[in-house]
Amino acid sequence: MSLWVDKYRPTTLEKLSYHDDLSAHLKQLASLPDFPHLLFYGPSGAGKKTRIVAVLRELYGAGVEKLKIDQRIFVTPSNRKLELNVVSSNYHLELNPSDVGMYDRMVVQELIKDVAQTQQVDANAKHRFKVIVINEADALTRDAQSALRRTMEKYMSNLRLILCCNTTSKIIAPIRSRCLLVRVAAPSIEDISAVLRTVAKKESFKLSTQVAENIAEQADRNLRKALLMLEAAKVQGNLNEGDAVPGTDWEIFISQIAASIVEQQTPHRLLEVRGKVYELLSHCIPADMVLKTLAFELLKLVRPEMRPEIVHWAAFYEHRLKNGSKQIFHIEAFVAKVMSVYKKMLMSQ
Ligand SMILES: Nc1ncnc2c1ncn2[C@@H]1O[C@H](COP(=O)(O)OP(=O)(O)OP(=O)(O)O)[C@@H](O)[C@H]1O
Repeated sequence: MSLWVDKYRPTTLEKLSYHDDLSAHLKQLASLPDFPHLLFYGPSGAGKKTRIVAVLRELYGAGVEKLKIDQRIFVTPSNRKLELNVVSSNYHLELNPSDVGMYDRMVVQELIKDVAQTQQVDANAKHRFKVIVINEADALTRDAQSALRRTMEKYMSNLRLILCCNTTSKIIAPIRSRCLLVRVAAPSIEDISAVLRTVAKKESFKLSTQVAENIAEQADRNLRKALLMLEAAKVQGNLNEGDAVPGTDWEIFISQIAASIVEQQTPHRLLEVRGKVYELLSHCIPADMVLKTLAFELLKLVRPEMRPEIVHWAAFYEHRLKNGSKQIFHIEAFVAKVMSVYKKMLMSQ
């Protein structure tokens, strides 16, 4: 089961709703032989990532959707080993600088050099160049940005960059001036309402314009948030006219997770919970927020005598979370702990 934000994410430029002029412009760009470097910017949930994927699809066809994840190892000058998961297709590669932190310059340089020096594997590829997508480009250090800038010229014949960020203010001027800037503004209330109503139709339930617009407003014109809110509200069964739309999206998901933990403590349920937590994390809800909210939601459900223990374990795993790399493990460990504590309490009654 995937969340609606994934299930209904448009994959081609034609299928994108709203900002039609921009979609047409991108389509035209993709057909040019001299496709430029692009810098996408705009607020969270405006649909930047979705548009970038649609552009890749326009450039190379459905093959870009065949993703693989490789583990790459980099050795820092101080001999520290860095492990990094790199998502790529035959045609492009994706990079999240936040995965590598202070070593971003080295990683950026090595990855780009690698990509630039390998030939396109697919001899029938529509373009000779490969694309490197850099998410959260504004999180790159200036050092990494300078390295990036140098490669932009050096490898232009077989490499294009697509950068994605919220604002361009943290991107150094020489990069900005070498990219075509693509602004993806937040969709309007009407745009979001239309997307929500289309999703409702596909899921075969009625959604009035009024309720759809309410959700769009409460989501601050963030489409991801709006879709998550819609799905949560649907699960809770309160999408009727006049119902107050629940305040937040993921908080409701987490309260459902908490309820399912208290309902059943089995390995199977743990696996289900893990899947849900993973989905939250992959939608950029910070792990510590997930853990904290989950702990609060659990506190509401359990008996008073169990509360101190939950707080203790939440703090324990929050600490682990800060020091560890695989966030999901620590949240899962917390859930497993709560399940065992809960079960023990039930049995001792
Ligand atoms: N043009 C569109 N038409 C319909 N749905 C869309 C469109 N663009 C985005 N969406 C939906 O909105 C969700 C959020 O979009 P996306 O992840 O592209 O936003 P973003 O701007 O990259 O956000 P962030 O900066 O927070 O990563 C997607 O999962 C998708 O379901």
